[in-house]
Amino acid sequence: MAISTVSASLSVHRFPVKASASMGSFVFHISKAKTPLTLLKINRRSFSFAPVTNPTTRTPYTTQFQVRSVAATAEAVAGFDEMSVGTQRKYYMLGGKGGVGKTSCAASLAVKFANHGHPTIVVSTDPAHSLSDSFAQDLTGGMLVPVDGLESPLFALEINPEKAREEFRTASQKNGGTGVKDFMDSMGLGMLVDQLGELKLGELLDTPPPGLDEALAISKVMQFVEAPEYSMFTRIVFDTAPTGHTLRLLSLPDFLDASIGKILKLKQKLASATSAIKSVFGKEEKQEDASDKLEKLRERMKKVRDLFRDTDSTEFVIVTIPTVMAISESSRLHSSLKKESVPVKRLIVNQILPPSASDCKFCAMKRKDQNRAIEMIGDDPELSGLRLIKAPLVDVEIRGVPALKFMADMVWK
Ligand SMILES: Nc1ncnc2c1ncn2[C@@H]1O[C@H](COP(=O)(O)OP(=O)(O)OP(=O)(O)O)[C@@H](O)[C@H]1O
Repeated sequence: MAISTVSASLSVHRFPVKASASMGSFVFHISKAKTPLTLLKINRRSFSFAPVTNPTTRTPYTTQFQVRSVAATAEAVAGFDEMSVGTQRKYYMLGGKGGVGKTSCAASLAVKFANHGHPTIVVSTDPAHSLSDSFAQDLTGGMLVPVDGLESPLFALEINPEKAREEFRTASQKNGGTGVKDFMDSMGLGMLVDQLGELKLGELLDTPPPGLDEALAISKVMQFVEAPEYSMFTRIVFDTAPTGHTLRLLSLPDFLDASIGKILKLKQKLASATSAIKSVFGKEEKQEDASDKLEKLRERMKKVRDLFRDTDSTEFVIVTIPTVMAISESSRLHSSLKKESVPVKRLIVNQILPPSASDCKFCAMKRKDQNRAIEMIGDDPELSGLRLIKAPLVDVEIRGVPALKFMADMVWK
């Protein structure tokens, strides 16, 4: 797909400068040329520029220039058509190491889906939200907010995982949690209290395990989008929290299963003890049992994990950058996702330095370093089978809908 190095001449005079021009998927770096050059037309085999006229003499500049290719800014391998086909609802989760560009990739994918006629929701469950920054619009508040600047419907939602956890904690305390311990304690059932203590039931409800925040946030989104009034949305894009959270989130149902298994065994003992006490003191105890609360929680977590595993409707896209550390982490992430049966097909390598005709020493070193990291992907058994999407480092901040559209056209082809 990449055009190899080509040369051409054009009427230009004096002032050798460096310039670059872009159109479609290609960025051309022009050396020994005048600027500005207007790129008129380009396809795989040909290109043309409008010569720039000398403003004083009104004659075209003349000189030779060279157009060096540039490998497509992103090779046309993302398979966006496949991602976009059909009106059955699909979920895309974008995840990876912190700071690699998950939000920018998620936001640009959502923009592209919307522009291709899919009513879309883009959701952030990362506690350090950056969707608002990415769209340059206030999207906070935990509600669906329409994104300005698009013709088709695109809504954004920033869920605050800490708030979700707080809601859960309050509910669990009301409905049992440490309340169960207090209740049993007050009834003099020390033995059972000790057993409960050993199970760390109270702690589990008071200090939820890592990953729970995000899982609760995703579960909240699922409840949201399953409501009939949101059935029109055919694409849901998640900007997820960095790797560690995602992995812990996926292991939560097993963790809860283990806790709940033990707790259920105690539940019967608790129930008979409670009814014995009720019959003595005539006291009504209508509190929802903590184990019921945990059961419900486990159900919700299971639903989230099932969604992650559903090959028909879900895909997890790994985002990385061309550094050995980031690629190694992506490899481990893919390995863990595979173990959890999460479907992964695509790997985005973001922030690749675009080729340049005249590298400074720093850029040349950096490019060499990046190439070494990119080569690792081909040799990595976890990553080599994925569709590789290369996205260039651009020289402006990707912020606002026009910039996201630009990024979408480079990445999602
Ligand atoms: N291809 C790119 N070219 C230039 N800048 C980029 C590119 N991709 C991302 N950025 C910039 O890098 C910064 C981090 O990007 P982004 O917020 O998308 O990463 P993230 O992985 O979501 O971060 P976090 O883990 O902190 O949520 C932003 O300032 C963004 O504009």
